Amino acid sequence: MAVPATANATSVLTTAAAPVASVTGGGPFVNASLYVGDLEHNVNEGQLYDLFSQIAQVVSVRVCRDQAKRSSLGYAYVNFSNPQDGNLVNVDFILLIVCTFIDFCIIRCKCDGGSEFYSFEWKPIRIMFSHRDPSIRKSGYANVFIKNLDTSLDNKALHDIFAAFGTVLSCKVAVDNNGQSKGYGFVQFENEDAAQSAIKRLNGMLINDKQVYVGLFVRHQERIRANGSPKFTNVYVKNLSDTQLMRTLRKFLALMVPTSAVVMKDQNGKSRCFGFVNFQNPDAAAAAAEKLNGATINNDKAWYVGRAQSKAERASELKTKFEQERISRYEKPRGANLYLKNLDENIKDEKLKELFSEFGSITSCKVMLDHQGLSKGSGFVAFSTPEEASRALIEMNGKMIGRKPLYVAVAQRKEERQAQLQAHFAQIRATGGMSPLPSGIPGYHPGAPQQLYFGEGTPGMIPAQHAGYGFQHQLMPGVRPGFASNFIMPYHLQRQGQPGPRMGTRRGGNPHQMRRQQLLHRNNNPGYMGNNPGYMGNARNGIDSFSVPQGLVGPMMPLPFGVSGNPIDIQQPVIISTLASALASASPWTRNEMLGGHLYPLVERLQPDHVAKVTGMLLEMDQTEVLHLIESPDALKKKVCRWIHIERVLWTKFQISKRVTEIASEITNDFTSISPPPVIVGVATGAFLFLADLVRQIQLPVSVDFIRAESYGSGTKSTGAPTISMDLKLNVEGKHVILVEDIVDTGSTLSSLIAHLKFKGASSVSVCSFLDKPARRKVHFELVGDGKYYLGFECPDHFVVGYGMDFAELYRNLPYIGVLKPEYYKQFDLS
Ligand SMILES: O=P(O)(O)OC[C@H]1O[C@H](OP(=O)(O)OP(=O)(O)O)[C@H](O)[C@@H]1O
Ligand SMILES: Nc1nc2[nH]cnc2c(=O)[nH]1
Repeated sequence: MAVPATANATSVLTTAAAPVASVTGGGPFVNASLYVGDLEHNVNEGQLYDLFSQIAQVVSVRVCRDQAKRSSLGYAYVNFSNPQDGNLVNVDFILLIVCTFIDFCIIRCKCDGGSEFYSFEWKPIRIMFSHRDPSIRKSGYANVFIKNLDTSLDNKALHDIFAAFGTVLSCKVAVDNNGQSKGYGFVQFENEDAAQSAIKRLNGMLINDKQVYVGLFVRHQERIRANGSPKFTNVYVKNLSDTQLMRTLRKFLALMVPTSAVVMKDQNGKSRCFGFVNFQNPDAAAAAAEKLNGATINNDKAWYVGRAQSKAERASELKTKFEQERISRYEKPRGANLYLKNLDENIKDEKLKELFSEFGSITSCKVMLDHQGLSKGSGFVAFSTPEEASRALIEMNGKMIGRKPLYVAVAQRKEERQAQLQAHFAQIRATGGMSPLPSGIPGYHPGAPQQLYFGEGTPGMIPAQHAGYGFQHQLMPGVRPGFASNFIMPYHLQRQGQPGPRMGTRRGGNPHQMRRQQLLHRNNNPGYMGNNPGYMGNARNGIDSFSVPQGLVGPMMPLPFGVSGNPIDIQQPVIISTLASALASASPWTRNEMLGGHLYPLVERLQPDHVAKVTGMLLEMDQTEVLHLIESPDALKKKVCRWIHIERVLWTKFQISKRVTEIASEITNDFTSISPPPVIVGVATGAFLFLADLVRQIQLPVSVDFIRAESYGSGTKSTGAPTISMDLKLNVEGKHVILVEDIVDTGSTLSSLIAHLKFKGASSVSVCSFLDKPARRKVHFELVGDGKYYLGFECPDHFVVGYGMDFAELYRNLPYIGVLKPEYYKQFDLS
């Protein structure tokens, strides 16, 4: 059966309707998170926010980054407003749209040289619903591989074809650096049945006259395993002692007749103890590996003899092996693996085993070491059952081992932990309050005091404290005994007896909080920037909470108490260098919390209605930028105001940039053989950004000038016939003019300007406007001579700002184009 690319999609769809509804898995869809992969490494949170905000309200975006270098790992999570908050009634539907459309949209910003020169190219990204368990994404579950694809088929076409068999979680045609299809692709379904049915129906079919192979995706390693070891002729030999030079090597390999053999040496000619032996035929190479691998000579270290691999191959194999080991560490029976921290450096594997063996049968036990073989102070102990692990956790958590109190938690995979915490945090941001930690987080006990805030982020959740065996807080800097803090809510939200939002508890607090209050009043030891209302800026004490960041303080923060234990001048601004160094010693999660704690009350002063959302957005910025905002009220004010005035973004800077590139190339093509080259006339002020972006991409020797015509003043309504308040510097007589505008609205500005240029003798007048709002056209304009009309986008009937366009001279510098909230221009409305 031939399956032509577009027609086939429809015919397949009719035979097996795409189960759109199944996206929700049959029930209400509560996971409002997307996984976004295959991102270029310079794509950042802001760009993703811009992109996804076009679809629905984004609560947070997190680009996953390398912990040390902070470079992007090429994937991110985008959290949308939860349907339960009432903002989005039908999030699953919206996400379906995102998955279907944005999957085929493209983000790649490529640096072409100097950092200021960016051009934007387009490349597909991978989008799917975020799975709690990221291994689903990686495991190849319900993942179909398609080979011999016609190279004209793109992601969308592939999606259309395969969506007929079930919900497609992700779909991708492999492309080379130039965006050309490599002729194969992958489709990951929601379930195996869909994958099997696609394979059954499509394998061997013709798509665009090419017979495709469609089969279950098999990982590279498994393929190798299934096909047996690959043939090889080059053998790698390791563990050659200094004395075993060429001669010995040749002697041992003589039987197999190598064509060449080499022992690698350093600059001084000293053996590096490994070498390569090449054979003419693969059988001899295999025989050499089989015979000599593990051989020992003169009681030296056993030789390793095996297939020589390229560096990349080896690296990839090691990576896979490491990843598998890592996964298997966590795939011990759920809850049976414990994570340990704050381990005394002198404790080694054996000692650890001894310490924990009384609680059950230990299946593995490891102290993590650095590259010098020294303890990193952390480790894992796995038991054969979760019950044993739980016993050990209760007994050992907080116990003094050597010189330090031990920290014990149920181990969690990093991705799982991050995804859960992130979703939780996003929820808090979205609702502006506290939400319970998701159930299922190991060690979390609803209702029990949580103390996440005080530990550094760990691969496990900190368990609730067992009475009598609690973590020995008095031993930890900055931690008070006897209570645990709410880990996430900026402190002032937990304060008592004052106006403003309060989360989670009634006035007076729950018994736990009251007890905490009492403890705080009694104890004024230095070391805890506690929740003593007397010291916090609030409505009652008249202290300006804006100048006194009141967020929670991280584990190592020096606290605003004098040596006597009395509070020091609390008007003192936050000491950024101190905060910065506390951040440096914190985990990413704690870091976010610390910054959030400081930022939240500051943002609240500026934007009480959207405090959670705005704080969340700010927290996605680079840490240094966030620190700058905490330190500088002016900068924060500017930043916050920039965001809150915009109702929604219509075109992101990527979309703008892409369109500008397209228009510039149209103009280049149209004017290449026209003489003299055109004069590009920007209509000041609005066109300044568009003009600057455009001319830099026009590949012709153009001249540039400006003209100004004013009709809007500081309002949103045209005041009628525009006046030319600044004329051209250049003489345009006999020249081809391209008038560059940011927006055509009623058309009166353009029609006046065209008439003016015609009067000045331009031989042609073209118009290049980034936006056109046809719904508001009042005055018709005509181009001059062979003039052409170039347009970026048609604009809906809203007053828009950004990318050069202003309201009362503000917002021109927004990199995107958005709709200004009416309340920000209402009072100026001249109508
Ligand atoms: O089609 P119209 O109804 O005439 O409106 C379009 C004009 O309005 C804006 O300019 P504005 O007068 O606001 O000045 P600006 O360029 O300084 O922003 C815009 O830059 C256009 O020039
Ligand atoms: N900033 C701005 N200027 C305009 N001039 C005409 N229409 C508009 C608009 O929508 N926004």
